[in-house]
Amino acid sequence: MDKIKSFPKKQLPNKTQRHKLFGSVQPGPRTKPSEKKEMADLQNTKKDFLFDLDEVGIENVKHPIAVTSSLVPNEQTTIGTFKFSSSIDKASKGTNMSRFTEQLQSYYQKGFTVDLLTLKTFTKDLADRLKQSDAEVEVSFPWFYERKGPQSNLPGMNHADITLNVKYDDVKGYTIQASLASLITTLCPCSKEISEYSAHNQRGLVKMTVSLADDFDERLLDWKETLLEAAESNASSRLHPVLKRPDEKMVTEQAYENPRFVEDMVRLVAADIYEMPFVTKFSVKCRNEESIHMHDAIASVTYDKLQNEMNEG
Ligand SMILES: Nc1nc2c(ncn2[C@@H]2O[C@H](COP(=O)(O)OP(=O)(O)OP(=O)(O)O)[C@@H](O)[C@H]2O)c(=O)[nH]1
Repeated sequence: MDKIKSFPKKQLPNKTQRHKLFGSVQPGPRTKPSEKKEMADLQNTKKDFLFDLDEVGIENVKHPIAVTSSLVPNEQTTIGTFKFSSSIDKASKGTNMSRFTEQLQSYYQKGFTVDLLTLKTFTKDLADRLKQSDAEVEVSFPWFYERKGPQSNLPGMNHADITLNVKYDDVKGYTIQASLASLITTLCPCSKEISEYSAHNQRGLVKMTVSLADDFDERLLDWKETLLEAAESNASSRLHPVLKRPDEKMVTEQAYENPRFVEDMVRLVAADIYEMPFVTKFSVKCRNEESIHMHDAIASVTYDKLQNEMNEG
């Protein structure tokens, strides 16, 4: 403590002098207006700018968000990474980018809970604010849920990665896509079959992306818990933050009793999602971080229920 008190020992130039030393200069003459109403508004120039743009906006916007959940904790604050955009036609030079974050701040001040209904309102409001006929909002965040050891019942926190994508269009209405990526254990069926004892296993990442039906109401069913269950209940075993020895024995034996190839994983999860009435289209991907290779094993499936029914019927 005394040593710290004896600092600083060197007499440094003051901060203004230091900035000058490192190249800061006095402001030059100011010739352009500083009042907003007198400033040039290049973004709003109207001319033929050759091409309509599919999307223009901002991405990688980090912001605190509130999320509700059917699993404990039922309410949480997490960090959302947003992308906001809209299309613009060739008659407009640019969009008004400040309006994206302006709207985010105004929702935040009113208590922004990231659920599907609020995101739908947000996206339509954004289109109106931008004076465009469409808008798109995408937000990704880690969603936390409590998980207990299967035998000890000791709790801890797991998480899955979520992405929600909402598109609004004056003519087409809303399109909503939800993704959940979760880690699971898979034990190799081939290894189990051919070996005298043991079987190699791996940590797999299952990513499910679903298009939600127009009338889906997440107040009646938490899609996050439902998709998480689709991934975990079809895996060799689940991941847990706290495992005592009796828990470890259980998950080890459970994995041995439920061997899965990467192909098995995506097909079994696809079957569960196929049976979810609120999903119209989906994709399932699985990537297994192999423990006997330096590379990963992958598989994926995409399915459009309406399209397939039309082709089959
Ligand atoms: N359109 C466009 N804007 C950019 C680009 N790069 C930066 N900007 C942003 O333009 C912002 C100005 O935002 P605007 O929303 O057009 O500002 P404004 O016209 O004063 O806002 P309004 O009063 O809502 O019309 C700056 O803060 C920059 O972030 C770009 O490549 N294209």
